[in-house]
Amino acid sequence: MGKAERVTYDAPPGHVPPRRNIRLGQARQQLYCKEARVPLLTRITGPRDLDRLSLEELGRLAEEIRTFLVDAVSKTGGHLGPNLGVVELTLALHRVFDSPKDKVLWDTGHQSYVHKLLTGRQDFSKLKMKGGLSGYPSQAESEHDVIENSHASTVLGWADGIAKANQVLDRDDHVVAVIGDGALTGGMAWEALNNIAAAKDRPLVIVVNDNERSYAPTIGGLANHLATLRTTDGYERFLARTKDLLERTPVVGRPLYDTLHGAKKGLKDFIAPQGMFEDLGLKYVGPIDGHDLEALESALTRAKRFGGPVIVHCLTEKGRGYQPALQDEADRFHAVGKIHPDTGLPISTSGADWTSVFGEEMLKLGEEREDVVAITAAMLQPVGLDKFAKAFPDRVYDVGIAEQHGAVSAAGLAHGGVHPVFAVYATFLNRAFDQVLMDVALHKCGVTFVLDRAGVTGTDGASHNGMWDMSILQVVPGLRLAAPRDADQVRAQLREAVEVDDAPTVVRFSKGAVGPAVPAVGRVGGMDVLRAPGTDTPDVLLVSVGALAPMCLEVADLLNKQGISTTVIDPRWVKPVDEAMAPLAERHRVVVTVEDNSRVGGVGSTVAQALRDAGVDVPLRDFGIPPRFLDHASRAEVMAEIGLTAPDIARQVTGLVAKLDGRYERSEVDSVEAARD
Ligand SMILES: Cc1ncc(C[n+]2csc(CCOP(=O)(O)OP(=O)(O)O)c2C)c(N)n1
Ligand SMILES: CC(=O)[C@@H](O)[C@H](O)COP(=O)(O)O
Ligand SMILES: [Mg+2]
Repeated sequence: MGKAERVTYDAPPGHVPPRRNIRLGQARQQLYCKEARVPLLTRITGPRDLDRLSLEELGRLAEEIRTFLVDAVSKTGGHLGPNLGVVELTLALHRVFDSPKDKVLWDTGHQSYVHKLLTGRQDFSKLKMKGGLSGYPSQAESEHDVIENSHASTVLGWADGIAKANQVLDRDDHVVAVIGDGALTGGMAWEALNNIAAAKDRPLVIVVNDNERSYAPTIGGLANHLATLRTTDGYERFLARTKDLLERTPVVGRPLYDTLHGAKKGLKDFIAPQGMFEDLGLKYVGPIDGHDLEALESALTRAKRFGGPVIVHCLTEKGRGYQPALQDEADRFHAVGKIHPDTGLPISTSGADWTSVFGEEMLKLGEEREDVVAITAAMLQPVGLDKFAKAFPDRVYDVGIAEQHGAVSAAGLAHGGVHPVFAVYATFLNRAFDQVLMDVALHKCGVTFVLDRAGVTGTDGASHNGMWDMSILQVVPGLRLAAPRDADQVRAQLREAVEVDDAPTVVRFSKGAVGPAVPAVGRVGGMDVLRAPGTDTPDVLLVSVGALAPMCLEVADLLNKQGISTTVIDPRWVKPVDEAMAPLAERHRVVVTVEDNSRVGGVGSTVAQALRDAGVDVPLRDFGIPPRFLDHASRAEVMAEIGLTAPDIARQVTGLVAKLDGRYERSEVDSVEAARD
């Protein structure tokens, strides 16, 4: 985007540009612009630039933004559908509220591209790429951004906390939290609502961005309630029509309108049952057409003035304005790769990916075993359960964005005599740790968790890397954890997992294309030998975890060239540590573990503990993800950044072996050691 042209106005004499054109419905004072006609969007360098736009210009700007989104995101990939659905909503929010003084908060944050465009960030050429814009809000990018975590259902908690801080510090700043209908199915949202509703005098605006979808149509009782609100002839529309009529009625009109406007809950319930929200003690405004700027600004302005917690229920359309998205029944282009902007068709199709290997094997399992059922947390297709769901619609449960409930419900299902397979992204299982520990494991329930997107995912930023599961799950008594190295092992280990009916089992694999088959050349205990050392006195035992097997074989080749003999094994089940590990380690001079998980508490430290417990004091070096949040970049760029590449590991192991031989330069080994944390 070119630099915004300086805009000059010859306004009518005495005209004062409004702080904010609150009532778009009023006759607007048309400003006279003399600048060359440049795209409106390039003239927006911050939210306050919106105040000077007429309703007609705002409409044009909305169109420009949609064109920009399709053009930019089709080149980079990203969350196209969600952002097309919040164009007018974001414009209205930034015209009514004064960010960054007022906090505009986004749940999950995948729908914040328009917010970024309006807050000085219009270079989307490197969206979600190293050095480019994050796909979510980022405090490092802008003072207008707050929540970065991209994990759903947390915005109301944040808003509750910030509103409390405003009250304690006597600030008159506003807090407005945007939460999707999907995110509203998360338990944390209701924990927050319970607290928010209790403070009648604490201003807080909640905008429900209701597009009736997570990826797929949103499920559950809440979705049904929102549908009731959507379909009832809105109280607001009733009042607007009545006001219009009564204002034209002489004498009694106005007083009657005022009575109606102050009508108690009874009238509202009669016209548009508010139910749940009002029963919670929350003022409810809506439903509002989320693409009608005037209606939005009117409702948001009233909500802003309310002086207590208020919900503005906005009806929006995911993928609005872009036919290919609107026609996408699966998820309205929730998250797309690179696509042809005209057709929406993918530019590149990847080969078989881990997810589809799991999905196909799950379908076969479903055919063979009637007791196998599936659970998803609002991500049926992304986790590969769509085929299973099509074949066995009564044996798949979409619990909404409710991973904790998913895990507890799985315990109940197992207790009830079936074997649930809960497929979920690794990072999203974090929030269900206690349920895995205290509901599934404590009660020895046979539940299988399939963790997709395990390890470094990269482009979705710090919170989406599946880098903690093999650490946090190590402490769960009885839990068995598998990290398949290729497609054959996904199939085999999934089958082994569902055979366990008295403990939780976990099968975790990476994002994207599945690597080449890595055959075993031998077996030690329950572990596969991937590379024999070629000598009886090998130097290095390299423990390769999961999808990193091809890279570990490359490390062995590089070490071999240094005259360092290496045994490469794949433990397959990394928890519990195989009993054959200690005796095998004892036959080597150094043990090296390599995992796509945090180094802290990961497989490496667990193997080290097993060796200590067995009295085997062979030195061990563990390679994994350092305990820090990783900025967004491609998986390969992140892996290189953290030294999880074959050359990096081989160089460090060579240094370690040289140290063992007493043939080392202190500086070289120190630099090696320092580089690891
Ligand atoms: C805890 C958690 N689980 C799952 C996801 C994956 N996810 C990202 S967006 C999304 C759907 C959100 O739906 P909604 O809140 O309605 O927002 P919309 O995309 O419709 O605007 C899901 C399930 C997530 N980000 N966080
Ligand atoms: C925002 C969110 O959590 C998901 O939409 C996520 O971005 C999808 O990730 P994948 O692209 O790996 O399916
Ligand atoms: Mg939604």
